[in-house]
Amino acid sequence: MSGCSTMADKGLVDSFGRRITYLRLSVTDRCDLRCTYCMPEKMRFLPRSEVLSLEELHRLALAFIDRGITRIRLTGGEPLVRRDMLDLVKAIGARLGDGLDELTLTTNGMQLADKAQALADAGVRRINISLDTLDPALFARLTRRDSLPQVLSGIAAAREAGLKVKLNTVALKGLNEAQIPDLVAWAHGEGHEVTLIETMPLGEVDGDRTDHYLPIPAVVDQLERRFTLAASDHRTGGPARYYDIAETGGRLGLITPLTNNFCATCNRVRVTATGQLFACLGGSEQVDLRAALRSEDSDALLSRALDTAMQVKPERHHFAIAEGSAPAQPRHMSMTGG
Ligand SMILES: Nc1nc2c(ncn2[C@@H]2O[C@H](COP(=O)(O)OP(=O)(O)OP(=O)(O)O)[C@@H](O)[C@H]2O)c(=O)[nH]1
Ligand SMILES: C[S@@+](CC[C@H](N)C(=O)[O-])C[C@H]1O[C@@H](n2cnc3c(N)ncnc32)[C@H](O)[C@@H]1O
Ligand code: SF4
Ligand code: SF4
Repeated sequence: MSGCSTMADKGLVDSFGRRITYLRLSVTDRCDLRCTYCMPEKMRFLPRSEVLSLEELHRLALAFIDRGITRIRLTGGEPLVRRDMLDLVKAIGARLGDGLDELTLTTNGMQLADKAQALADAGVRRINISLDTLDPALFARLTRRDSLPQVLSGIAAAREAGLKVKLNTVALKGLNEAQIPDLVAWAHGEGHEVTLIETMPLGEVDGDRTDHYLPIPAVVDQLERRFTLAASDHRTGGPARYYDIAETGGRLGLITPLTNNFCATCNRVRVTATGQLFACLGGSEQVDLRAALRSEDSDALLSRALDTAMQVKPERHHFAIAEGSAPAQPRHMSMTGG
């Protein structure tokens, strides 16, 4: 890597003055679930030949660390369906404490029972696991797979391995809506945080995603009928705002891209499993890192490509939820890992 640049000049700052220190790296677009709000049942996945190799993903991560990225979240698709995933975590994890402050994952938990301990051994300290319901029938309907027990075993294994667990729950009108207070109470009882997320209009799914859009302020009203919420100054470097719940002693995060925009404090970019950098989750501005990675002068070209990304990063997303409206982006969340 180009190790001669000084700390002062190598950091990534976009044209709105936002310092970019966080990378979401999607290691695959494939998944062992089919969440109805994320992808259609018959999802078309990328040919394997287009996906970056472990060595390429590792070199990409190092190039970002060299430009001041201090936190990396591995995601997908489902990151743990990638067979060489633990090797990748180990390879990137070797930079923890040496430019990298945090290496984390967002996962559906399906394969955590077997892999949680190895992740912890490689330096992962906390993990975000998606769970929308504790009802097996609704889980099967929402994910199109009857696998709730497997995910619950994965969550338990993560805790046993000493990982700090945060559950991600997409709030869905008429689906998990009525169950959210019980889910929060259960999670806090297990010692886990929960973050509630508004559905975002990315990629076509079977049916109209907007039918189940539920604004988070409506969920907060519902939660406040049972719990006492107090705003917290806790921050993770992610988009959530946090609240402490007096009755459970647990923490609740709210991710509100539609009802309370957080783009002004954006600190992140994302890269797909094919090496396309997307400057914004909601935008189409992209920079091809794979070409740079595969060129002869890859260190210099990668670094230049990251500067280009800073120039094209937009100020904000323009998501809107209107009944029957087309997705704001044709690209699915599973391409960029959310
Ligand atoms: N609009 C928007 N949504 C985001 C962004 N980053 C994450 N999300 C969404 O937030 C939800 C939770 O994301 P996670 O993968 O758990 O990441 P995180 O919340 O940043 O993680 P923490 O490090 O725990 O704060 C997902 O649905 C993501 O799509 C972002 O930059 N913009
Ligand atoms: C795309 S998934 C990738 C990682 C992993 N497969 C998982 O589900 O945790 C990352 C996060 O995006 C969320 N997500 C997927 N589609 C979404 C959408 N349309 N709107 C809001 N969140 C979404 C999921 O619930 C999950 O928490
Ligand atoms: S949200 Fe995650 S687990 Fe669900 S289909 Fe999308 S990538 Fe898979
Ligand atoms: S929507 Fe785009 S600008 Fe807004 S926080 Fe997410 S990545 Fe950043």
